[in-house]
Amino acid sequence: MTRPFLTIENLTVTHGRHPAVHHVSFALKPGGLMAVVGPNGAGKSSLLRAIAGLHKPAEGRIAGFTPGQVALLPQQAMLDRAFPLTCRDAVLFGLWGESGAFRATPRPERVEAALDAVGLHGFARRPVGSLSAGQFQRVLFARLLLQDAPVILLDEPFNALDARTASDLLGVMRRWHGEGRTILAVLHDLDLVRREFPETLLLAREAVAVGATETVLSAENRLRARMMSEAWAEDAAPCEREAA
Ligand SMILES: Nc1ncnc2c1ncn2[C@@H]1O[C@H](COP(=O)(O)OP(=O)(O)OP(=O)(O)O)[C@@H](O)[C@H]1O
Repeated sequence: MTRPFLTIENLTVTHGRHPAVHHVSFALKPGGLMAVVGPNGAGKSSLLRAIAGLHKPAEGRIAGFTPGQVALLPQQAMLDRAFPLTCRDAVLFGLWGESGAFRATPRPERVEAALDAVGLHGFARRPVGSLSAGQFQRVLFARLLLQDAPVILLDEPFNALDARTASDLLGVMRRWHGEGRTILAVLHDLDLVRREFPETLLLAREAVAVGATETVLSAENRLRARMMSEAWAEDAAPCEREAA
């Protein structure tokens, strides 16, 4: 039997006292391609940030890779583009976590090659603040290319993009999958999920269902996810299962 690369066991992630992700378990085999779907506020970004090591879980276990083997594409809405960075700096920033300020800077050709690969030839010196949302998303994909991680986490990678940009970046994701990387991506477009993702996790703080996409996205499961999300009260006890 293949050992799962990414293993999430009984994971609970909290913000203050509120569990955003509640006792979630699933595994994704090496080279797996899984979508994470669910209503707004279902805990999808919190899950990805915990797997990326940016948010310490309150409970549970995340295993199967070392911190340097995971790369995260954050939601654009969470990023401050007013910061005075060139595209080159923004791409290089992806390597910061590996060894901080004193790591050897990769040769400029590597950064330019990553920008070329996402259709941004000649953009290295452009300030990120001058880019359109679609161009900035391409920069974030170039950053992931440079990180070259075996586990890739994508938070709404194709949101608010025109058809051409979405299709180009989907092509990049397919290449990563073809190279055997393990990919976990948060998405709202269920047609895209059905077309591109063999496996899906349906999240509503708890895992409503996980497994083969067609089964997970049944009308019954989607209704359960909506009801769980609507039933959530901000003043609920920190852990419903333990309180029960
Ligand atoms: N930094 C934070 N501080 C306090 N609460 C937070 C924080 N980030 C998220 N939350 C709360 O945690 C819950 C899950 O948020 P999260 O962003 O993970 O959901 P999501 O499924 O990614 O939502 P969306 O689809 O809207 O992006 C929400 O109730 C949200 O208000």
